Amino acid sequence: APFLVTRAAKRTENCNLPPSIPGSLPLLGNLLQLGTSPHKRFTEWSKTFGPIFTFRAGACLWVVLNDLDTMKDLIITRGAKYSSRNMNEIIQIATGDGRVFAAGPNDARWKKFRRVATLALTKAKVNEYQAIIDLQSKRFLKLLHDAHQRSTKGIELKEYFTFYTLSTIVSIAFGKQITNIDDPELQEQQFIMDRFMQIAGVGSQILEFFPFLKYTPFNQDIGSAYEFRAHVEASWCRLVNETRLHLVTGQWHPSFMSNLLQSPEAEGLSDLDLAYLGGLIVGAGFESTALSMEWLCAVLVNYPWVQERIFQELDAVVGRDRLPELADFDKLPYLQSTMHEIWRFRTPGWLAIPHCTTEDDEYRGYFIPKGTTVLINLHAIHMDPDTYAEPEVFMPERHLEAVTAFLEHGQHIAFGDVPHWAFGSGRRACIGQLLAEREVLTGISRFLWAFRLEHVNDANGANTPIDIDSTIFGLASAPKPYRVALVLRDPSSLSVLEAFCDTA
Ligand code: HEM
Repeated sequence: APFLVTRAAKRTENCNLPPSIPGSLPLLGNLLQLGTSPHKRFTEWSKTFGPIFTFRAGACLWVVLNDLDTMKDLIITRGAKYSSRNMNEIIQIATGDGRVFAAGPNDARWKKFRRVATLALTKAKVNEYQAIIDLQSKRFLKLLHDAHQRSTKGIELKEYFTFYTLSTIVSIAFGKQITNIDDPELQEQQFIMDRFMQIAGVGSQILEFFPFLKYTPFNQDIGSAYEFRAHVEASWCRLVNETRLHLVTGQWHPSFMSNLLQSPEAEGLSDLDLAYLGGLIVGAGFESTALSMEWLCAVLVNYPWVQERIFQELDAVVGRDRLPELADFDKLPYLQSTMHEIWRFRTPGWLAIPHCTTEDDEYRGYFIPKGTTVLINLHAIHMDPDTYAEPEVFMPERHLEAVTAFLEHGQHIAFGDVPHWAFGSGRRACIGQLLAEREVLTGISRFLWAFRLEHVNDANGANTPIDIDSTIFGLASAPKPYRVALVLRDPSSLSVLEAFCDTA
């Protein structure tokens, strides 16, 4: 892949590419200009160079899309040319040469894997998995309730959200029961994700940008990538076998894997294929969902009036005698608007996953060669004042009308009604959106039924502000670690909460 990209960059020397970012250095290209928040830098550049521009990262040529029109034209309308991936060699090895299909080229295998996985994540299937989400959200709430009783200096919510989303997704992917925050399976799957980040992170990018380094000691990571792959395959194949065993013994509940093992669509897939499909669901499904809730709570502390409106809606629809459940969600348009607003306001993947072109193309008079990496800058799209008035303000109300119409009709009437693009668009759009929405709605509605989020007071009694402007980059973007005070909203409903948690 790096050579493909190099060739693409070379072939373009006399072509009319989209405007180039000036200041490109020999070998390095524009890399040093990226800074620590590339999405913000791209958005700034788009104000000068227009919604589509070219950026050079070492030997790689990137085209960056920065508004709704270019995204719609290229990623959706011309999706046939713009929907491949060109991952570097280390990522290719670590992801089983395309078996982790989110990282694979748009070949026959990607098509088949994506289709099979999508069929196991439809609304009807997510309804089957709701029992798992319900149970894990009770366990999550119980842990929070215990932490709330113990805490005097506020609580860091991160580990609770990680428990909730990771245990839910492992249970949904492979039907595995996880009752405890110290469960070794959680640690194992978390280890896999952390190790993947180390292997696929900056070091591997350097090799892509500077292919000549492949022939130097920089390339030692290839060995680690193979080691990682062997570990991952053993781990995920074990989970496939466990699901199969549960099916044989009759002790199973509906899961992504139990659906695949019984689906005629999945015929012809090997156990290794199935293992990678289940593993991808775990890997793609947990961190971004946990981060969405972490961001949401951080923001809600700073926006108490939004919390207040959510409380009013919850109390009117659900009351104080029971916790929210699936049948309530469609009657909670303000809570749903708040969820969509966090995905616009603090998008977990500001640059989505890079796409790659599979044919030469011409667009608005510009030449875009085959093999070009195309980045979709969701930051520029979500912070565009023409689409979102006062984009730097967190304002769930802005989605209320469209969300209410969606709840009525079951679909968005117009393209412009889609509240945000955090799940991407076109042929590579996220296949887990329905599941992620369900997990967030279940977790957050129950959390906010029980607790109010407040600032932690410091020794002098002053509020400790929460920084919602800084981002920590990983595979997805995270808020800086923060603590919040949890206050029981209504002590007289404590018995309802405790009875609910006791059934976990
Ligand atoms: C808040 C949670 C989530 C967010 C923000 C998110 C976002 C995204 C984005 C931006 C993409 C790339 C789109 C593109 O290439 O243009 C993607 C791809 C993908 N997501 Fe998600 N996702 C989330 C949760 C999930 C969950 C829960 C699952 C699985 C159950 C999942 C499975 C996938 C897969 C398999 C792909 C690759 C699709 C492909 O390459 O064909 N995601 N997601």
